[in-house]
Amino acid sequence: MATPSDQAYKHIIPLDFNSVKSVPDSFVWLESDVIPSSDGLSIPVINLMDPNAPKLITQACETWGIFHLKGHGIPTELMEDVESEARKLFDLPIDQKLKAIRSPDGQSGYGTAPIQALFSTFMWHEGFCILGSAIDQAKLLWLHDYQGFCDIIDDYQKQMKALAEKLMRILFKALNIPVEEVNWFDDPTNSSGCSLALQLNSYPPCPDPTRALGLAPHTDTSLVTLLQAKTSGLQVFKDGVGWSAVQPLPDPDALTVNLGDFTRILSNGRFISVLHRVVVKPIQRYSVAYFFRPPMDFAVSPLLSKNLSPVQVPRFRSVTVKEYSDLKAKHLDKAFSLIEN
Ligand SMILES: O=C(O)CCC(=O)C(=O)O
Ligand SMILES: [Fe+2]
Repeated sequence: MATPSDQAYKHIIPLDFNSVKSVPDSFVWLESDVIPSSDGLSIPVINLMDPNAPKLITQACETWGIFHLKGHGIPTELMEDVESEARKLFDLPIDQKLKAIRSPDGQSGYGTAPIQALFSTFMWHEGFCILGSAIDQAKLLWLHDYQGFCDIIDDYQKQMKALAEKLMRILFKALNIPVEEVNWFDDPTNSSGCSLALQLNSYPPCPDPTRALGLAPHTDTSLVTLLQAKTSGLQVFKDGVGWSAVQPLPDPDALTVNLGDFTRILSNGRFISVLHRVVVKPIQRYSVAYFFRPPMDFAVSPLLSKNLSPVQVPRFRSVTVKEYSDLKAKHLDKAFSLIEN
């Protein structure tokens, strides 16, 4: 078994950001990797209580692949609690965080971003990934005092799952896919095995933000990602515009919703899986990303194949969630070209 001193952990153990006064060479990116090409874009702001929300969400998914969401019913207090738990976790001394380091072949625990393995330059980021229950990892971090963390994470995951299903129902309807073909919806115990993940992200204060990058460009390996972040840093790429900053809304309950690759495949390319990256600041930034994905053995294909009309040509071949996730872990943005017809 690998131990944290092995070479295998080189891309997994984050820097002890408290210990550096300047950006180390191995963390230096090009200015074009960081600076946006245009001023902040105004992505759509949608209130889920609005009777027009389904139409607005469908349009936003066709033109942007990302939008701000209000009126979703997740209690503001729960959102604040999750952020404060994230802060508590990342504030721990590095030696304590390393007790829950994720293993080179695993996903859950403390470490660099999963996409770090595909880049030789390091990102100014530390993360903590939770798959299902947080208890095993939390016990490693806080020997006794872990229950509060786990309860908040559990509650948040449950509410995020229900919200993600609500949004996906709207998109399935827009695509004319009968929801009965999606038998892993409405399963409170998740016995059908949706591969859900909660990723806590920390971008420590950076002494030279124009040379460092928080998260390299990527699309999410999800159907939909629900993101909460109070401060700016997220940038999205839009054809014809380039990279633009997404400004968070001032509302304490606002979430940012972005579509992932599985929705692009399902919609036969009609909905956008938005390319995004994160830049850093002289101040600390946190974000919490909830990734909603089908079960690993679920076959994703354009309109689940049987709903394609005779004139519709499938742009992608059918792939299981597991097969696509493996392709993505190896090839990142080139994964699409490997499943394109
Ligand atoms: O921190 C953010 O704003 C985005 C995080 C993100 O893209 C991710 O976790 O996949
Ligand atoms: Fe992302």
